[in-house]
Amino acid sequence: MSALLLDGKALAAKTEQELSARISELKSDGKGQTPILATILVGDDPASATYVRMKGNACERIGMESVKVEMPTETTTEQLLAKIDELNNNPNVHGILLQHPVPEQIDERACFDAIALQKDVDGVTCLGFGRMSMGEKAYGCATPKGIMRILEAYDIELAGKHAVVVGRSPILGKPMAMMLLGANATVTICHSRTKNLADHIRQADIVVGAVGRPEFIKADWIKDGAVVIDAGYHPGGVGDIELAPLVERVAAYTPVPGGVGPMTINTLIYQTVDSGEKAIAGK
Ligand SMILES: Nc1nc(=O)c2c([nH]1)NC[C@@H]1CN(c3ccc(C(=O)N[C@@H](CCC(=O)O)C(=O)O)cc3)C=[N+]21
Repeated sequence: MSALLLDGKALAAKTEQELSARISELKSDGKGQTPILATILVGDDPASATYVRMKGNACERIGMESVKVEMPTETTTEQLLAKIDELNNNPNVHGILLQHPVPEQIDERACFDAIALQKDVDGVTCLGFGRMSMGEKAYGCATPKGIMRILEAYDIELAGKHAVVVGRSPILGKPMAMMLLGANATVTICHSRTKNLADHIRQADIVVGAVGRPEFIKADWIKDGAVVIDAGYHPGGVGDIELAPLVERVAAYTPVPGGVGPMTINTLIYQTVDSGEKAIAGK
């Protein structure tokens, strides 16, 4: 039996139609005002520039405005904090995305945490993470929240299932683990210091690859019938998981590309529309 393909690209496209309609409605009864996403790109890493452009394009497709802030590689923490402060205080901006990674001299955590909670549509602040972990309202971190949305759309059962998250980064593995816990999964978090990684992964009903190394997780570590989520994105269209041998024997999987990536961007714009509706229409 062949596995269910968790089609993030199709789900994102379908959701964009709903978001377009919500934007039109806001435009008609919000005095023409539309939500605005501010994206901040520091430095000239070409891959980061591409991702930020894709985020701006997604805004455009749904009729939402975005403002692109570009800052030079030698930007200081103070300069970036001042820019974030300016965007926090701009009532026309409803969401702020600070593209990760920033150049090494910048205190990225301080800058993430400077983003106002109500504009943290990418879900990167400690406050947002803490609230989400405690089951309080907060925008979810875009990639793990995108994964939760795809699991939900395909009715993948999580309660009581053993989820193994491989990776513990601040904007992927760690919030992913808390979201799965919030959905009543039993969660194991593995990382670079984990011993017997393969043995942990063999226990998983749901595996999330979030290590950032191409095909690091081998197909034969994954049991038959598992749900496989690959949050990796590497040149050549490969993820963190060796997917090809799995498609015949797992229950479901996200393809690379076309799985988690499009849902990450979709979640960012979805949460920006939510934030815009709150600010403009008082919803
Ligand atoms: N503050 C912050 N938030 C992020 O969410 C964030 C970030 N920084 N830094 C970098 C990572 C990476 N990321 C991706 C988004 C979309 C695709 C995506 O749509 N990929 C396409 C393929 C794109 C291609 O063709 O290269 C796909 O998987 O189908 C990939 C990666 C967001 N990130």
